[in-house]
Amino acid sequence: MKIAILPGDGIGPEIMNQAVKVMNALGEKFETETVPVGGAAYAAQGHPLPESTLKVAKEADAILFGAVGDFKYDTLERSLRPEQAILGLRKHLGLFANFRPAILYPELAGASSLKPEIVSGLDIMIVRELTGDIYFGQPRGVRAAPDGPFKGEREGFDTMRYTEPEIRRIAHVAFQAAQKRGKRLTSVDKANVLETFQFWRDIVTDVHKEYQDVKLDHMYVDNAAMQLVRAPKEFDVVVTGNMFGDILSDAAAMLTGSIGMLPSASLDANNKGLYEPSHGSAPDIAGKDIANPLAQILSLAMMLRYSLGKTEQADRIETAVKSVLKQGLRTVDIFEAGTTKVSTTQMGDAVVKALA
Ligand SMILES: NC(=O)c1ccc[n+]([C@@H]2O[C@H](COP(=O)([O-])OP(=O)(O)OC[C@H]3O[C@@H](n4cnc5c(N)ncnc54)[C@H](O)[C@@H]3O)[C@@H](O)[C@H]2O)c1
Ligand SMILES: CC(C)[C@H](C(=O)O)[C@@H](O)C(=O)O
Ligand SMILES: [Mg+2]
Repeated sequence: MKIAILPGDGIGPEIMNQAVKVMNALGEKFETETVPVGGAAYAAQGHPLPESTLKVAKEADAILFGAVGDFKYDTLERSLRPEQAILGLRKHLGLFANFRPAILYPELAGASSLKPEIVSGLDIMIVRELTGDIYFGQPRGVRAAPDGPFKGEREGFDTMRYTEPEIRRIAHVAFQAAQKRGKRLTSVDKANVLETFQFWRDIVTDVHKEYQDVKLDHMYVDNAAMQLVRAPKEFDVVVTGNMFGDILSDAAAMLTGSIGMLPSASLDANNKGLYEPSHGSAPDIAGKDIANPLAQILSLAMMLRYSLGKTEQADRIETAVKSVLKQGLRTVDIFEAGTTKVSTTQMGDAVVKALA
């Protein structure tokens, strides 16, 4: 079994070091290959997703990804920007189903920006479609406006689109996830305004016929954003498109205390996957050894569970994470009075020590 390790930029390498340390402490030999991606790959090889990196990712059984991006690359032409690496990997590998679980560990109730009674016991799963939508729709670009009151002026444009098979397959994934959990699925769309998302709603409703044991409801994305902070525990599984899922999962992350707590799994049709924290490269705190490595470490656990079938090892890691939180160890993003502030490295070491 081979694991591709892609640390990336910013805090990526710092948090990846902690996850690799945890993996090496499991007492099992994993074959790994570490390759550059994002800004680091652009700096070294002139492209954010070099052919050699893509090849290693394609040939691996699973990919552990850190984060990409740095504001210093924001002026590069789009195809060379670090973010194209993660978008390219998702597209090239067909990783259409993105699972972002937002779980509040009881010890972190006070770190959430919401009142403890609103978030305690929170356990929701956001299923985000990852290879379609306005992220990938063509045409896109900047041109002279072809019509309207500003005809001839420069305009930027993108295309939102979803084909029926794309909606069907993510709906199946989401219904099946709901069947394994609380049997409730909320499909989030903007059917009141957008054709793409009326179509989305119609297809999800049709797929529901095959999952009558799951209670389906539909919610507009603006209301969903509000409900997520009003009464997040009302949700069980949420399924939505690429862009809405991007935004809602960052909001859900904060309910758990910090975006540094939110792992993710991006799977293809055969459960081959890429595992990464839901957050970015956090250039504002990079190089300081203060980033929270738990989302990366929990992404490793998801990889062992979903792609490598190593449930027991995944359990060991998740239990160790709970244990360090119980011990009161906190990186700065989840720190509160009465707990012990630790660095990225110290948090990684503590998880290793807590492995049973
Ligand atoms: N999948 C990815 O690789 C990915 C995801 C999101 C953003 N990005 C990129 O990352 C760069 C920075 O973007 P951004 O600032 O909007 O989002 P970000 O997620 O990197 O950071 C947002 C805020 O959260 C904090 N934060 C993030 N992860 C943290 C952690 N593990 N521990 C403690 N604090 C943490 C950051 O310090 C920052 O204040 C951009 O180039 C963006 O495109 C990459
Ligand atoms: C970096 C960016 C392309 C990415 C996205 O928008 O999907 C990120 O925000 C994420 O959530 O993984
Ligand atoms: Mg995002």
